Amino acid sequence: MLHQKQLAFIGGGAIAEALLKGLLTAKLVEPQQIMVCDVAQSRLEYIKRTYNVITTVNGCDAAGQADIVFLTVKPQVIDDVLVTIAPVMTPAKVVISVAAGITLDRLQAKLGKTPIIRVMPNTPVAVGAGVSAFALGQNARPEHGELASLIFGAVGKTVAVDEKAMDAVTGLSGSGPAYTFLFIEALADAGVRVGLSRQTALLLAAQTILGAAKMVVETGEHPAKLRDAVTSPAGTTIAGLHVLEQKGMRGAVIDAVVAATERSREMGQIHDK
Ligand SMILES: NC(=O)C1=CN([C@@H]2O[C@H](COP(=O)(O)OP(=O)(O)OC[C@H]3O[C@@H](n4cnc5c(N)ncnc54)[C@H](O)[C@@H]3O)[C@@H](O)[C@H]2O)C=CC1
Ligand SMILES: O=C(O)[C@@H]1CCC=N1
Repeated sequence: MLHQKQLAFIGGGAIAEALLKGLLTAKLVEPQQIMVCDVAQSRLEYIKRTYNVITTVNGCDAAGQADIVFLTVKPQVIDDVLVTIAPVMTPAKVVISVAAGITLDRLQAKLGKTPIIRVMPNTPVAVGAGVSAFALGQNARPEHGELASLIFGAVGKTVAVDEKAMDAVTGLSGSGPAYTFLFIEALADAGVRVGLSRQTALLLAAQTILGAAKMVVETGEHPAKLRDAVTSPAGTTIAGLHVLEQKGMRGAVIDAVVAATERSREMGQIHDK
């Protein structure tokens, strides 16, 4: 389906790199099918050197040559980018926006009849373990849903959602890798505190998170049941869990996701024109 299609990333930052790395590793596309546009020349040099893709500073050229245009700039500059690419957009192309908080209506207003897919991926797409939620715009057809499943399914799991769920998705899985990296870092620090080497502590921490997540995904069991199986009566685990509950870990995580969700909503509103 992507054979001979040209992909353009408008914005060559963190999420664009994660996506193109994942797509190249999955061999869904060849480097010559990808064009990355960025305003920062040094960033383009790095991307070209690392992935051998085509690069340009001209967003209009990139969008004009592409079949699939990824909007991978910050929400704060999305309106400028839409103005730049609008003249070269046609209904035969498709726009995939990953910008947090930016609604399909807002994108559609600038892009006319071009089909649009709004997606919220996360950075583990770089290693084929992402999760991406998507919603289709009013001009998108079922094949655009299939396209989203193909592209983002090549680099992780996908789920179709109502657009109104997108801010919540952003707060949970979009931002979620950062919370998890923080937890891994904290676990590793804890390991060092109780006498492990940094290297051993980090390996134990990361693999423990990976293994626990894999158990949830592969068994389909409720995490509480899996937790109970670790927690021996009067043992070590309940001693540790007791402290985490006392310190309000569950409440802190819920508050974090609520704050990120609200920030996503806010970013969508602040810049509405
Ligand atoms: N980083 C992440 O984990 C995720 C980010 N997103 C969304 O992806 C978008 C980009 O985020 P990041 O990659 O984290 O930001 P970033 O700051 O790493 O990348 C943005 C890039 O856009 C470039 N840029 C700025 N103005 C431009 C213009 N007019 N034309 C072309 N390039 C331009 C910047 O030089 C920069 O390299 C945001 O809208 C964010 O909400 C979505 C899901 C996850
Ligand atoms: O921090 C952000 O705004 C972006 C959106 C989701 C992950 N990173």
